Parts: sequence; structure tokens; C-alpha cells
Amino acid sequence: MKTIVEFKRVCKTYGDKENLIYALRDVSFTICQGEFVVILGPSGAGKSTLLNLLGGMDDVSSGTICINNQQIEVLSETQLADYRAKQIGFVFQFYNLIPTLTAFENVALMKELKKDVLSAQEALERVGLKAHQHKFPAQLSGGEQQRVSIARAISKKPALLLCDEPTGALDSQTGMLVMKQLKDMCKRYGHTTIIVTHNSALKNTADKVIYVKNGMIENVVTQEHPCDIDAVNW
Ligand SMILES: Nc1ncnc2c1ncn2[C@@H]1O[C@H](COP(=O)(O)OP(=O)(O)OP(=O)(O)O)[C@@H](O)[C@H]1O
Repeated sequence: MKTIVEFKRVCKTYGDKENLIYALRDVSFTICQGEFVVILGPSGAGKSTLLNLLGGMDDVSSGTICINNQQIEVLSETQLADYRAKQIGFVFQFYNLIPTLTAFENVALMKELKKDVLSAQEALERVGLKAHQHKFPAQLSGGEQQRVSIARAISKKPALLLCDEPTGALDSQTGMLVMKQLKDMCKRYGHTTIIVTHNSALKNTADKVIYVKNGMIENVVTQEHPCDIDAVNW
């Protein structure tokens, strides 16, 4: 399988000499195209820092990051903005939908960022929300709103779908449905999906689990036969 993400000896520090905080220290790993990846670790471990670096929202202090054959730590601000707009789909804990636009219009906005997008209708169909496409966010449940935000992210046909605690604001049953959707789409359409979570129950469902602790990679486990989301005890 093609390698789509390669972190090589990445360090990320905050603060100055006297007050240096290592958010990530000497982090190396790879992710293959089409993998369903879970990044697990306690609070403060460095998970969000990792995701921010992957998404081009922050820059490394040292080391290299290669995504889809592109070295990203050397990109200028403008090139990084283009990378975020075209290559990355983001899903956050809160859905960040525009309340005055319908589900369809929220997804269709992505056309402004990239020429080659999935139609809003196709993206909403993939998340099972075609019937709700003309509703406003306030007329949708939390789980449905999150599915609109997933439709918005996948409509860009991103190289990477980055999800930061995507079920954090949902009850466990709805959270499970959203996770199921993410995994089903990863397998059906080949989206490389990277999920940051505190929920260690998800570890058995991933092709790869990256354990982060104290800014370091504690372990990377590749699973040949991950279990179905339905089998998870939340
Ligand atoms: N902008 C910043 N300035 C200073 N320190 C930061 C900054 N961002 C993160 N850190 C520090 O880097 C470390 C890793 O933070 P990070 O947010 O990546 O952890 P996390 O695993 O995502 O935690 P959580 O699960 O609580 O969100 C923490 O010690 C944090 O305090």
C-alpha cells in the first residue's frame, strides 16, 4: 500500500529557551493510503499538536513531514493555505456549520476552495442525509449536523480526513453511528481517515493505532483484522 503520511523525527516545541515545552519529541511514523487510523493518548500527550501539524495549521520545530509526496514543512504560508484548502478535510468536535445556510449550501461552499469537488448532493448522499439536504443546522440533530460536517469535509476529495474528537459532543449511541459512518466511508471510498480520540474503546476498530504519551510515540499497532464499530462497548 502507498505511504501517504511520513513523519520523520518531528519535534514541536513551544515557549523560549528558559521555558521550553516539548509538545512532540522525535516523532516518526507512517500512514498508508486508505487506512483508518486512531490516535490515542491521555490529555496533554500531543494528539492535537500532531493533528495540527498534519493539517498544516502549525509548523514543526524540527524534522520533516511528507504528505501525499509533498514535503509540507517547507511550504510558504500561501502554499500551506492551498494545502489545507485542497488536500485536507477537517471534522471537529463542534460542527462549525453556518446556521443561515442549509445542509446542501454548507457543503456546496467547498466549491469555493477547490475546483474538483464531489457535488454537495453526492457528499450528502454518502452520509445518508440526502433527504435532509434543504434543512438548516438548527433543524437537524447533533449527529446529523456532524454528518453534514463530514459531508463537507469529504466533498473536497481530501488526501486526508482529519477528525478531532468527532464524537465528543454526541451521546454514545449517536457517536457510534458517526464512527460507523466514518469507517464505512473509509473502506468504501478509500478516504485515509485519522481520528484523534480519548476513547480507547475505539482502538480495536482501527487498521492502525498510534499511542502518544508525553509528546512521544509510545507504540504503533497495525491490526490486520480490526473489529466492526458495532462490536465496540462504548
Ligand atoms: N500553543 C501552545 N503553547 C504552549 N504550549 C502548548 C500549546 N499547544 C499545546 N501546548 C502544550 O503541548 C502539550 C501537548 O498538547 P496537545 O494539545 O497536543 O495535547 P492533547 O493530547 O491534544 O491533549 P487533549 O487531549 O487534552 O486535547 C501540552 O503540554 C500543551 O500544554
